[in-house]
Parts: sequence; C-alpha cells; structure tokens
Amino acid sequence: MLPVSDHLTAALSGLPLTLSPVTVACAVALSYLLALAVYRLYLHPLAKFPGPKLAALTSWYEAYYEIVLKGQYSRKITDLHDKYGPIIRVTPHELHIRDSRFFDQFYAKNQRLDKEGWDKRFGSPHGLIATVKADHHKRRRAAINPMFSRRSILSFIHIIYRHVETLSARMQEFEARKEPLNLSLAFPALTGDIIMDYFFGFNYGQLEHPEFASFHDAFMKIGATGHIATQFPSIFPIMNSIPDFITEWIQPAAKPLLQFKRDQWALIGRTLKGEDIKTNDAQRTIFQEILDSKLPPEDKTHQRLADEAQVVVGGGVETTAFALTIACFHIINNPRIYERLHKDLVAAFPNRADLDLVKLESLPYFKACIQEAVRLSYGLSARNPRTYDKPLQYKQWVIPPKTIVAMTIPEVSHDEDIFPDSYSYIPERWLNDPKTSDGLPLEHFLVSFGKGSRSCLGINLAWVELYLTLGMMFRRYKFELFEADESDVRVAHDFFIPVPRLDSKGVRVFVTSTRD
Ligand code: HEM
Repeated sequence: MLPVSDHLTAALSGLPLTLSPVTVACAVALSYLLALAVYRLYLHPLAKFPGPKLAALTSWYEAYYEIVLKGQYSRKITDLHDKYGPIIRVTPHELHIRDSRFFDQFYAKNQRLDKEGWDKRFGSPHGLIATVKADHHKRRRAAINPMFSRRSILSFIHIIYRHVETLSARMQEFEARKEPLNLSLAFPALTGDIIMDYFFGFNYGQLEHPEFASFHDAFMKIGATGHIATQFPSIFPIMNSIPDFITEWIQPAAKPLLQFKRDQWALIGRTLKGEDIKTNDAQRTIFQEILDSKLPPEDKTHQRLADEAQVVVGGGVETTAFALTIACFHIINNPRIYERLHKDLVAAFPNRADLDLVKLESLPYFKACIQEAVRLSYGLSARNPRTYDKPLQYKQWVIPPKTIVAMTIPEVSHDEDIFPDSYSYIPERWLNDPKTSDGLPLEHFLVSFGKGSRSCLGINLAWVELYLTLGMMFRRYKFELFEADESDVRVAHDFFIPVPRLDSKGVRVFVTSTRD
C-alpha cells in the first residue's frame, strides 16, 4: 500500500493512481467533517445566533465542561451570557436563554412543549420527567396527579409525622453519644423512606440505619453519569446488559440503587401477578394509582412501571433533602436567624413535643426561611430543555421550530436585580408581600419547582416535608456546626441536581435538646 505522499507523487507524474480503501475512507471522512463544519457554522438554522464558534461546531465543547471538568457547563454558560447576551447557542442544536422575566412565559405560557434529551440521561426513558412528547407526558401525569394533591398528601401525613419523629429520636441518640450527626446523609434517608412509603407502601428503614445508608451516593453518581449518557446514549443499555455484580465492583456507590432497582423490579412483578405488597397503613399508594388508572396497556408494562418508580422516587429524595440541608446550614450558621425562628416556634408550640402542620404554615418568618432555602437549593441545576413545533419569538429573535431551547433555574435564583446579594441567605427578603422593582410579586421568581405543565409534581409533598422536619428540629433542638462551612452547601458541580464540592464530608452538627 502506497503512503498518501506517494499517491500524490504518482498523480503529479501522470502514473496511474490506485487509492487504498483507508485513504479513500480518510478522504471521505475529512470531507464530511469539513462539510459539517461549514454547515453548522454558516448554513445551520441556528448559525445567526451568538455564542462561541466551538460550541456551534461540536458537542465536544459541552462534553469537555461536563465530563472532563465534572458538571461545569452551566457555570460556563453563565460566563458566555455575560459576553454574548441573553440568548446564545450552546451546542450545535441548542439555544440557551438567560432572562428571568422570560422563564414563566417560556415554560408556562407555551403549551405542548416537548422535552428532548432527558430521556437519555437516567436510564429510565419512560418515566414521567424524562418523557419526550407532550401528549404522552400529559396522560402519564394525569394518572398520578391526584396522588400529589394537598388532600392526598394530608391523607398520608400520619406516616410523614412518624418518620419525622424517628429523625427526632435519632437526634437524641446522637446527643446522648455526643457525636456529630451528618445532616447531608440523614435527610436523603428521611425523604427516601417517605417516598418509598408513598410510592410502594413500605420503606427500607434508611432513617434507622446507623449511618443513614440511603440512595444518596447512587443518585449523585447517576447524575454525573447523565453527562456521559448525553454524549453516548448507549451507555445505559450497555450498563443494563452487564451483570450487577460487575457494575457494583466498578462503582460500589451504585450498590443501593441497583439493589433498589432489583427489588422494585421483583415487587412490580409480584404486584402484576395480583399480590398486595403494601405493608404500611397508607390509604393508597402511587403504584396502585397507576395500576388502576385509565393509562393504556403500553404505559403499564413492567419496564414502564419500573422507569416511573425510579424517577418518582429519584425526584422525591435529593431535591427536598438538599433544600433541608441548605435551610439547616444557614439557620444554624446565623444565630440571629435561629433565635428569631426558635422564638416563633416556642410561641406556637409551648409544649416542645407538639407539631402541627397548619400552625407551622401560619408562621411568616418560618415560611420565609423555607422559601429562601428553596431558592438557594434550585431543585435542579441542569439546563431544562424544551422544543416547540412552531417558531418561537424571543425579543428580536425568531427561534426555528423544533430547536432545543433551555433555561436554567440557578440563573433566576441569582438574578441580582431580583434577589440582591443573591448568594446570601436572607429570609427577610420574603416578608411583607415583597415586589420586584417593576411591581411583580417576588414569589413569581421562586422557580425552583419549575413552571408550567411539567413543573414539580411533588411540590405539595415537598412543602409538608420541609415544614414538619424543620419545625421539629428548630423547636426541639439547638445545633452547633462541626467542621462545616458554606462550601458544604454551595453548589460546585451540576450533576443534574446541584452538588457541593466533591470532597465535602457533609453538614455535620452537634445536637442539644432545648429546655424551653
Ligand atoms: C424542594 C423540593 C423539590 C424541588 C425544588 C423540586 C424541583 C423540581 C423541578 C425543578 C422539576 C422539573 C420541572 C421541569 O422539568 O420543568 C421537578 C419535577 C418533578 N418532581 Fe420535584 N422537586 C422537589 C421535590 C419533589 C418531591 C418530594 C417529589 C415527590 C415525588 C418530586 C417529584 C417530581 C416529579 C415526579 C417530577 C416530574 C414532573 C413531570 O415531569 O411532570 N419532587 N421537580
């Protein structure tokens, strides 16, 4: 086989030219890449949008920030907005908008938006949050919507109270042993037990586990894997084809989640055969609700139900746990806030053993403390993509149909025009019905639960968990931080969910019972 230079020489000297298959393949690949580059940079429908050329050229730009630098593209995108303006092209096929006032209009006012991309991220493409088509999503959501009404949550509240009391008992145990309690581990165990009880009708007793073993690590790892899966969508099918013991050997943190997947697969199988797996005294479970719903048979297959279980349980664990951790860190770290809150709680509950949701909800300062924690916990740190089958107007820009357009919750939470000193925890900003400079209610910009038809389904459950857990904690106990600082709650990585620095040991606290 002649080297390329010899082919050239042969061609120039008029000798008959025989190209090897490898040379031809290289030439074709090179021409294709060149043509693709020209198309993406100059002819693509998004070519006129601002942004770095490299991002327009290739998804490897995104991959570098997400995979190599571990969840840093969202942060980079914020820098790019500073440079290029409110709308930018962040991958060859995706635009990103930073404009808090457009958030509601985009997600809530446009009906029938599809959501491209999340179906590849978690390995559960048929779960609600990952469903691509607006129509499929609508019927799947309608099937479980009633279970997430305030009324339904209240019919389950006795189980939430029980778990909150278990957490209180664990606090006393740590107090007696004079050992620090790791809130970053305790909260996912709490929220995990609650959502398991609600979805399946039993829990794994994670809150009673000595070290609060939970799905926490596994969800973190899944979040990080999501960045790889976005670039290489076959990763989850490949992982699913590998025996679990090998995956556990490669990634020990995945063990509880694989266990959960195996268990729920078996449980769903038993239920489909007519067995009742519920062991708690919940009136009804989400799982029963799906099975009894009018969903078509293809939405009640074993695999679809397994996907739904994973995303609903997943949605219910880390988000609320992180909001609880944020609230606790800041309240404990600011004695002034703790004292004011504790005083309100003592006035509302003279008997420290009492706890009542409605009374807790009537305390304005307490509500403000929770709102501020929700603002700073974001729910999701990921870009939240949508596509629309018609052109979309944004300012002077006409966005072509079916373009992936995303916005990001943390950018609204840190809009300094709306939330001055936005990285600081200031509950007072929520008091006395506050408005923005242009007269809109501040609450309008609390977007951590998302907006529109795909906004958080678990919002009512989340609020109840936040009120009862924090009410119990700050009425009954006083805390002292142990080797924890703001970097243990400040987001350092976007793994779909917000994640603090990777070497954080969590927010650890010493606990003392209050005497008043
Ligand atoms: C502070 C707590 C929570 C926050 C901040 C939060 C935030 C969010 C956000 C931002 C979304 C995505 C919205 C979108 O795509 O536009 C979402 C979706 C979802 N969340 Fe939550 N969440 C919380 C707690 C919960 C809880 C306790 C559950 C209970 C199961 C839950 C279940 C879900 C589900 C099922 C979805 C998908 C909804 C859909 O696609 O229709 N979340 N959540």
